[in-house]
Amino acid sequence: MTTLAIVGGDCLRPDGTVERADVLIDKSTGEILEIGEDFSADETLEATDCLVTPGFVNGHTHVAMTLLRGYADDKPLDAWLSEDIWPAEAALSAEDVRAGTELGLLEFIKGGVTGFADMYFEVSEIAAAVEEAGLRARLGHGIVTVGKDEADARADAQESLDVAREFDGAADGRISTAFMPHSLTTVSQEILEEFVPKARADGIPVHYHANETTDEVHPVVEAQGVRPLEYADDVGMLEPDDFVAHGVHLNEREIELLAETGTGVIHCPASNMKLASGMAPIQELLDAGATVGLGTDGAASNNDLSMLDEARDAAMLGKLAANDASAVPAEAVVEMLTRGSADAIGLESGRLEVGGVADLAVIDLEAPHLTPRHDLVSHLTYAAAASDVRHTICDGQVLMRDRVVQTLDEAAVRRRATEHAAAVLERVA
Ligand SMILES: N[C@@H](CCSC[C@H]1O[C@@H](n2cnc3c(=O)[nH]cnc32)[C@H](O)[C@@H]1O)C(=O)O
Ligand SMILES: [Zn+2]
Repeated sequence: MTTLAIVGGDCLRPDGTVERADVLIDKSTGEILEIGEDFSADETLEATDCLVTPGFVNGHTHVAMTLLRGYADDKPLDAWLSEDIWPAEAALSAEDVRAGTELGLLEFIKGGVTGFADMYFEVSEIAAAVEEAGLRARLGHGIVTVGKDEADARADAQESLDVAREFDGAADGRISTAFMPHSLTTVSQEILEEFVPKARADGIPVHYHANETTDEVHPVVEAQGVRPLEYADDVGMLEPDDFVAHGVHLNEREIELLAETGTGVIHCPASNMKLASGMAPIQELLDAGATVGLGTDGAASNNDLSMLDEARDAAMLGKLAANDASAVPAEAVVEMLTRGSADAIGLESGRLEVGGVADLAVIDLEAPHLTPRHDLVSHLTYAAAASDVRHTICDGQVLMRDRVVQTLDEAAVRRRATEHAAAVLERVA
């Protein structure tokens, strides 16, 4: 057994309290062995004047979209996707996806993110990058059937199923998968009815965008005569392991359905604000007992992958949406940022506790904007930034030590991404 001790810091415990303690980790199993003091360990990470928290979990993203960061801004969802993003994505090669993914994973590690759920294509490249970077992820191939003939639509869905089967358990178990129809309006009913039961039979969860804009709700109501999530329930897409992104426009029955079925909801406040999609009823979802996590969505609709920015946005937007300053308080946000997302996407992390997986972020508190230290949960939600993260640990391995990423060559990853992004834009121009 090789051990790692994180020494000198304050620990954020699952009950929301903060206590002065060291953390002892078994590097071979990636497990937290003890939380206390005076451990002798093979290796130490210095955390004096730092907060040790569960690693942040990005519950919904398209990580390779870092290549399109700043490429198309200031448009609503449908025009943004059909006029800019989809044509650009059609020009992406497997190598481009790899370069964009590595850039995104670098940004994750530098911002204390240890786990994420990703919907994209060229998933074998994404899985290889995740394995190399040392992160934990639930990956899937996004299916779109609109504008495709039956054979192409079925091939896309089959690919999503095949990818989910192939990569489950990859990277020493750090990679899990899901079947990922893009949304209830971009994938046909026939495809959902044929393929969702196949995923279900293999125990594969389903992840999709749902109720993101009103333009996405109305066509379902018209075609099906029921609300989108009632339709999702009818086609078997609301099960405890399933999770939806957004859930902005929900009625009471849909909120109830999400809570009753245990389907996770990933709130993406920055994307919702940037695309002017609307304000998700997060306090109502929490009151109903739904499992709620946070996600950045892709870098083209955010435009960064900072989960600490997302936390602040969730608190701010949650209050505006509820017209109540006490709604979506800091404790609820920190929960969404860590175990809320982890539970929603089915990752075994999000808790700093003995026996838990050692997926951790260490935040440097020695900064003007984190002074004084009245309440560290408040600081995490409202004041801390990705650049305050000092160390990142996933599965017991140190992915970043003193802001130096250990698993990826930062300069090379940034250079490659810059080159690939420029080449893609030349091809679409
Ligand atoms: N197989 C599909 C790709 C689907 S991947 C998932 C898709 O979700 C898109 N996407 C990113 N952000 C959002 C969002 O907020 N709502 C809906 N779709 C999004 C993203 O650009 C990507 O095309 C194809 O070949 O076009
Ligand atoms: Zn998305």
